[in-house]
Amino acid sequence: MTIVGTLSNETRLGPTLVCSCTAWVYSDFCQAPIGAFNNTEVCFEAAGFVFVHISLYVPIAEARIRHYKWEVKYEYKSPDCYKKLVITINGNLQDPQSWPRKIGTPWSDGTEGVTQCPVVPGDTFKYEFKVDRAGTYLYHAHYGMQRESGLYGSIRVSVPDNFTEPFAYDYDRSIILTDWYHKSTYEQATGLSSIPFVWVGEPQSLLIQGKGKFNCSSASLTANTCNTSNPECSPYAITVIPGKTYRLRVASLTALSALSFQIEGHNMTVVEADGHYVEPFVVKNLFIYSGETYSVLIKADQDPSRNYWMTTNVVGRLPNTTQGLGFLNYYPNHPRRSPPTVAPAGPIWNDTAPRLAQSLAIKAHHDFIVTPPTTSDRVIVFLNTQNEINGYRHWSVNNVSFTLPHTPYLIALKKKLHHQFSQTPPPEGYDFANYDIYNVAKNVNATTSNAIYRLGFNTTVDIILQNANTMFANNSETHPWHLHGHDFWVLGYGEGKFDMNKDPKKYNLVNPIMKNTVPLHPYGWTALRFKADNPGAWLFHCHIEAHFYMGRGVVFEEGIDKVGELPSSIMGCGETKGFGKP
Ligand SMILES: O=C1O[C@H]([C@@H](O)CO)C(O)=C1O
Repeated sequence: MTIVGTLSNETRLGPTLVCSCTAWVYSDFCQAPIGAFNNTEVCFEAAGFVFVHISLYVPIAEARIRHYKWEVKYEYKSPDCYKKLVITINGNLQDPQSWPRKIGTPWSDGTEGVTQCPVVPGDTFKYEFKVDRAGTYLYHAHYGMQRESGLYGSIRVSVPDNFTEPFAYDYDRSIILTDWYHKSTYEQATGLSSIPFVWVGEPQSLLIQGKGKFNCSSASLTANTCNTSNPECSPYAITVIPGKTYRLRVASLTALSALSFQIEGHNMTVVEADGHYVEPFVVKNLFIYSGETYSVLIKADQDPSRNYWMTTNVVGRLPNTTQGLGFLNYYPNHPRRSPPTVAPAGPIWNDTAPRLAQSLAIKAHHDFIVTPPTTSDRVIVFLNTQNEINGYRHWSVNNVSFTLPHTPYLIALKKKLHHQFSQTPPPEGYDFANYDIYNVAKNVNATTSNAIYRLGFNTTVDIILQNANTMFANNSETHPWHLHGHDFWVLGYGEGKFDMNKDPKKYNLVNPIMKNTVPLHPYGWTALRFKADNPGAWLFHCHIEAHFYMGRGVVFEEGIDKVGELPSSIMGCGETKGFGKP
């Protein structure tokens, strides 16, 4: 953890600790007086949040062990000016930091019901894992829909000291983009699992690095509940020095929304995606889906006498949320000074073409190509549909909606408690010949199952994600799919129904990017390949909180016999009650 130097000349103003200098340089979680900026970052309390800059280093010769102690609890916060209960880490909403691949420690993946029992109130739990690749990652709660209460952050893993990255920049900054709901996750979850079904709806706000602005006058709210002058919800500002180049690590942990992110007057060069170097390409709008991370380079080469808007917009769904706003603050302008312009509007929400184009543009950097195996051992097709089961709304793959067992898979598999989940193998595909992906299914019924896909260890597996119409005419939604425990090669995207004979011939086997989260575009398909080389049980799911909650996910098992002794700390629920107790 790098907390270097101390604050000088500080004064405490309400919840905000500021230095009594006139000039400021803000880094991602920190602000520092300009004089101290070179090589000295000072972390301090900003608008009630203490953001600690966490840097992890890929170990070279010497193993470096970092310990982080987190106290996780509910607290009232007003990230978009509206006061609600959020989950904090050490008092902070949205701490900085995914666990990079948990090779050898699959029990540290944190997926409740898959790799461990839930961490119950009052309990402590220790996650231990080796950090094995540099890059930008995410971590978040994985129980029910708790993530969207604010329990998330990003991890920046630094490159080893002797390593040169394939691009240059002067400063490194990180932001997390989210959407924000005022209802509690429990109320939302209850609605989703009720008859009649109550949809969560569009978010109330979009947050940039934990800050947004809800229009408090839009509802009959008291100043105690919603107060736009609360410093907690003042726009997030990234301060830049004119002429310098910034690496901005942008991550999305939205509950629902696909986003477009833009910085007024500035192009962005995409150089990293989910921890892998990208063959650089330039965008005006960065489309980003929940669970993804990107690094973009920005040059502070515009008129330095003013600040510029940073904006986020909902795409892929009819927006009903005002855009998220932040500032690109050119030093020495004041970081709270509004840009003189009207914040630029985002792209048209229902134009899928530029989003598909961005997906197709992301290729591995030419010096960092990891060539995929040219063939695979198994192809699994996942038809993504919205369904009804006994009157309840669900999301399914191949008409099976996923449910979690009471005994986490990792423990049930390792201890051969096979009666704990269905042993009927789940379907490997759907009725390709007869299913019409463009219309509401003739039969919207599905079944639930907790069966899993068992993969041969070290085999190569292809996954074809196939999108379809929802239960409503002329509607197909965007789904970000996230795989735990692996990076996959993204072999291709396409429109319409995947053709098993023709489409594999178009796969990119030359320079495909490796990722861990990938969008499935409306009425389209996405093809992935991965090596089942990480012993354990791994979730693969839609990263939309409500959709995974409603059954949009699967579990893969591979090499369970190679998993080491399970720590007793992951046990205590289902049939593991009493396991591990002395
Ligand atoms: O799960 C969902 O339900 C709604 C809609 O289909 C029904 O209200 C929606 O947009 C989802 O993503």
